[in-house]
Amino acid sequence: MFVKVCGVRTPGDVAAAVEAGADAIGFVLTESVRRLDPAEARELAALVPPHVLTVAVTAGVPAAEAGRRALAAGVQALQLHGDYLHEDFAEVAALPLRLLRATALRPGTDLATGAFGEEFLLLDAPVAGSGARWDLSLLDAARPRGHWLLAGGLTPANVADAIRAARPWGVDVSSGVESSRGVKDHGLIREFVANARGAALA
Ligand SMILES: O=C(O)c1ccccc1N[C@@H]1O[C@H](COP(=O)(O)O)[C@@H](O)[C@H]1O
Repeated sequence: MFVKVCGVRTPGDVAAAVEAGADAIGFVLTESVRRLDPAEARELAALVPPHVLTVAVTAGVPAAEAGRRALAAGVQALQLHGDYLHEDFAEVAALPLRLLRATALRPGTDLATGAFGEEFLLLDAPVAGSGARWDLSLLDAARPRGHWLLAGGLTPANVADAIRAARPWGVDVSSGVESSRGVKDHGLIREFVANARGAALA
């Protein structure tokens, strides 16, 4: 089970996520209470060991600009939230960045990982980073394939059930490991990663 901890903002957050065993750490470079500028993200990304994927997260930003922010932050991957066309992904495909396509599950959403040239698909709530849950039974009719991550309202308390219900390849969390909006709780990060891994082994 691949586990991504998103919205990390301090060196202590980075250390907590790495020590908890997260596989990926996300830096939000877009409008959000968790927003960092690329230079701030770069300083934090430099603290992350190479085996942990560093991800720049943007929403509703033109793909080329999102790519510029990610490169300025010195991260390994770019997570794009928004209504992008295949051409938009083609614009960033040549950059030295691994790509995550983030989308809510709507009628007509292409659920094949890689359909836009991305390496990972992320299925999220309609408002990303809001802590809102969404109806996982929607996945009964249309199941994603490949390397896909589940996000949206996950917490240490519900992640195991969510994994059993949706059977994702990975999970991603932000609000659910915070003590208040935008402030990470290191104990909750540890609990989340442990519970996600425990569910995967069950
Ligand atoms: O975390 C944010 O602030 C954010 C802002 C804009 C786009 C994506 C964002 N984060 C992503 O949202 C989900 C986590 O949501 P939740 O808070 O756990 O419900 C995850 O994909 C983050 O990468």
